[in-house]
Amino acid sequence: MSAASQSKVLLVEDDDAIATVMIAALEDEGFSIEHCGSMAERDRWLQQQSFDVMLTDVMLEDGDGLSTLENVRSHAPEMPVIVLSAQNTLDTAVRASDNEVFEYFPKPFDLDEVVQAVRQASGARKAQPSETEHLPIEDDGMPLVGRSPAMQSVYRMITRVLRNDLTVLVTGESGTGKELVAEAIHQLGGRRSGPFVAVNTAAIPADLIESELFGHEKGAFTGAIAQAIGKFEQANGGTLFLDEIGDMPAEAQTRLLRALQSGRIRRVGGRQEIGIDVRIVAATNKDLVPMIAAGTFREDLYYRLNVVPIHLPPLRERREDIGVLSQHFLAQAADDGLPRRTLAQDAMHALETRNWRGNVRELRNVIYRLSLMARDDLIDAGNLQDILGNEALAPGGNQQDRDGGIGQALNQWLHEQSPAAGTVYSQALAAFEKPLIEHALSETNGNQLRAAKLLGINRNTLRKRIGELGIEPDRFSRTA
Ligand SMILES: Nc1ncnc2c1ncn2[C@@H]1O[C@H](COP(=O)(O)OP(=O)(O)OP(=O)(O)O)[C@@H](O)[C@H]1O
Repeated sequence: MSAASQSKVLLVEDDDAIATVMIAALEDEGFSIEHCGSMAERDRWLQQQSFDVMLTDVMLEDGDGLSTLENVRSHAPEMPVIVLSAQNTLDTAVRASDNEVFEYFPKPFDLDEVVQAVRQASGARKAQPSETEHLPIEDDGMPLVGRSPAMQSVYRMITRVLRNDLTVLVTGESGTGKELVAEAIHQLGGRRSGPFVAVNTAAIPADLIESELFGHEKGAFTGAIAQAIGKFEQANGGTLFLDEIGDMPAEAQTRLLRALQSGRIRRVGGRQEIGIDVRIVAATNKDLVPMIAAGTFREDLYYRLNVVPIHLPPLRERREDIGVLSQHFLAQAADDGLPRRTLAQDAMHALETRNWRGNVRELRNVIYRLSLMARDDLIDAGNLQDILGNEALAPGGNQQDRDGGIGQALNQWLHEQSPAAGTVYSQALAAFEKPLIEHALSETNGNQLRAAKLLGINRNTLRKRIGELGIEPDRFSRTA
């Protein structure tokens, strides 16, 4: 008899195909399942019986299942709730987090992961609501747009840090939305009534950076004609967003590390230590790991900052978001007083296949330019070319760029091998496979199930290769 055999699960799902698959998978694990498709039936079940776990879809036959979780709580305050949702927006992820659900899975989900969550939930007591705080969700839309799987992972990570003050490191190319993520964490989290202070460490001259961050006393250096409060003190009670952290000079890195370790700062030229209460969100478009190896970024600072990593992939790797982002920016441009435009299908197709080196920022600029300059309200591919030039319709070449990069690295590696070795083929595969698996583990915080999913391989295969290649998966579980 399996450990799960005593556990009863209520499945609230109006899609019969999904329900059938879920029931089969959970019954295989020894759970006993009751299934219904509406909130009314759900509430009836909960009145009659107690369940160990409830799995629920959001959009049900008779309405929005998330908005009525109060009813569920009144019947079964301790029962963990797992949400499955096809509404893959930041709003749904945040509402799920607001309702303190045990786990939230955007559809399509990995059945194994859901079953694993049910197993964990059935063994876990529901966490006591820390503060009975209810985060207000603004109705006029979330700041971040996009429903690609990559953005859903971002939303899930955001919701995980809303109820704590863990330090977050946001990585991604320029223009991918790192600052917007920092703002979302601030606005949706418990510090929203405090200040949000952003500082771009790359834009400040090296000799002024400490004074900018920590402030200075009058006369601390030439030009310090009055006392000044630094960004840390300005952000007290709120969030400090440290942008372009990879460009911070060495001396400032050391001072920043000290401040983060002690929770105290000292103004330049000052004697007194001042306690600070800030949540740090740092961001960089640089790969900090090689910088650590090169000695240009402090390793201890990296681990201080990289408590919760959130990675924003470039727009060319989530092209499915381009449509919804374009619509979002067309509406935003109209709100900003520009004419309201529509994109014809051929224009949209051209945008979807374009090489967006400047990422979402570039897309936003292009949409604003189109809104301003188009002659007609409907913009087609021809108008697009007239306004943006030939480059507008040049499809993205990044896959090729990347392939070229891998090819070059491989060539260099092959030249370095001894021709007599006779094992070049297996060595080359291992040389390629190890960093690939390590990358997947690092992206998923050491979660082998997710890493296998990311790589598109079976998790047993992954586990086997981890052993064979001598990878230490624990090295990648950095989230506190
Ligand atoms: N997912 C998104 N939904 C809506 N707007 C977005 C999204 N991502 C980025 N943007 C918009 O794109 C622009 C660039 O975003 P942001 O400044 O956050 O990027 P960044 O990664 O911090 O860039 P940099 O590294 O250059 O500082 C902003 O106007 C932002 O509002």
